[in-house]
Amino acid sequence: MSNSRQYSSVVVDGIDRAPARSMLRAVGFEDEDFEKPQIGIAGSPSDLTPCNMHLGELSEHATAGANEAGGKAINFSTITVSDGISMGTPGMRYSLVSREVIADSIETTVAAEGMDGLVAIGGCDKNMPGCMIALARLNRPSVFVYGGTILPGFVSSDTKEENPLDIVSVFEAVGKHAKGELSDEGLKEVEKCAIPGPGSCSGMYTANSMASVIEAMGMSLPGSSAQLAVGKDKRGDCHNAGATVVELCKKGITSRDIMTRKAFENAVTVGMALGGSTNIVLHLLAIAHAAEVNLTIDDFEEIGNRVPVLCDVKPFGKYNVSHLIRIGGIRPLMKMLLDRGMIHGDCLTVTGRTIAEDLEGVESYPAYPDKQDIVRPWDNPIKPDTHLRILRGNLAPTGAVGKITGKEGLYFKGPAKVYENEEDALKGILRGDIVSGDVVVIRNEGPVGGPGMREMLSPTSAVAGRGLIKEVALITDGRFSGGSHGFDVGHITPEAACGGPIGIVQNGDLIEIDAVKNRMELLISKEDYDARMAAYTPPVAKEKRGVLAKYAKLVTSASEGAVTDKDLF
Ligand SMILES: CC(C)(O)[C@@H](O)C(=O)O
Ligand SMILES: [Mg+2]
Repeated sequence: MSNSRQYSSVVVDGIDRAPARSMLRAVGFEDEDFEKPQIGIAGSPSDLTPCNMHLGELSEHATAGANEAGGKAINFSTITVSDGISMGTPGMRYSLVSREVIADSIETTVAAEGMDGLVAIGGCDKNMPGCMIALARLNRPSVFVYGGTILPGFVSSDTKEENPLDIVSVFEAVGKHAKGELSDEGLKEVEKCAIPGPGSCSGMYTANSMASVIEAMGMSLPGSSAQLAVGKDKRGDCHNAGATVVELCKKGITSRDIMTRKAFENAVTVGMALGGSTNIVLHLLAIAHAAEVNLTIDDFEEIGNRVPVLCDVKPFGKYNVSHLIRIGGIRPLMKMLLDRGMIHGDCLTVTGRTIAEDLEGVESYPAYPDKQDIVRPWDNPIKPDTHLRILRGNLAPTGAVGKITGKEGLYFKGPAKVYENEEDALKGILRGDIVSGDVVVIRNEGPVGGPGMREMLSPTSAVAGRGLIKEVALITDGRFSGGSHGFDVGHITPEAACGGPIGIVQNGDLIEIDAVKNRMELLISKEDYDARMAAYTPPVAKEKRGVLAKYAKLVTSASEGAVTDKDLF
């Protein structure tokens, strides 16, 4: 019989713990509450972004669920920042840093106060991996809840439902405006209509991708990833999550019982089949590190060889996650993958059952409605193998991550146009400096160099908005938003700030990217390459104090998930 109060008993049991009980009585504990497992409800409610503006209410539902099931819920908050707002500014350097702050703050609160179990609720895209890193480190009974996806927006002059807007529409509208295809008024209308209310960005961008891989990993309740932010399904999900953690405490099932190597393989598989964000590579590596599971970029390559892209979702495809929800979410897709032997059915989930048991009763494809064309049948994929390419070569000796769906081809060769940072690149693209055939190189944007590995959504959207998406490649030691699409390669390692060869590229050098052979090469002679590498001095650290400096000092390579606690002692 497990001790459902393994941690809180140390804090509240016994004569000498009277001071702790006294403090807790002041926040609402009654006598009987000291006999119950304490369930932390980690939310990140915030007025600063639609992704998190409703999370306070969701915490209340999780609280009620935990209390009604016999636990004692304790609410607390962590932070969030918004990529959609910071994107393209110096503030975006804090985005990936916030993943660590969220993980550290949840770990700190739960461990300090001796909570027995945990519901973690996340909205904006770093919330998801931040929460999951904390759950993995803490290894206590826990459930993750996704805050849910936003509804699409529509401009008032366009009543056709096929043209739903979201944050990426606004980024791309900036590019169209620069090209002269959209007036000031047109841009303003898109700006005003794109984001209609609460919820995370609506395409298969990073938030929805991460929510899906977490469900596939078994760490959220079935269906949690494909729900709208508003409505009874999400409220029910929160309530059930609270109750589920109490059950997990009673059963003694902890996060690492669920977050096994096989569970990570399931997560990678589902993320790829959905056409998910490049950030799933970075975040899953980091979560696996926290769970002490051995997962490397080579695993992504190996799994990706057999996993097709099956979902026609934004940014590269037609549909939003709100459309996917209408046809049943990701569960029929998971059932199809299970029936094909692509995911492990014997992995435990937070329900206390296996994935296969959780999917019982879900019909495999074509369980989705007949007329839908969001999820493709197995034998008619969008791409027969993954769009998340792990590339290596003399430009990325320790790996890079490409997002190459095939829509813009699988091979690119062209002259480099080099920019020392994102702002310069954006200005160059908007000015019209980039022409068909160019490889845009944006460097000094890695985890150490940025610091913070910004997402290049403004440059990739400017390329798209200028109509160059099929004609230009963009490579960087930074990363991409889930909203980026095109012939894009990020996470180039080693990064320029750590002496990586992206630092020696010069304007006009020919670059070759082969997304079939998974190679990326700087086509200069071996002598030139060696001489330039010998002469290359990485730029000095930009930050000397504060969180960015601490981050730059500790962070590992993107190929290792950009974690801050590897091999410290
Ligand atoms: C702003 C976005 C689209 O949410 C982006 O940050 C992402 O990574 O998906
Ligand atoms: Mg993002």
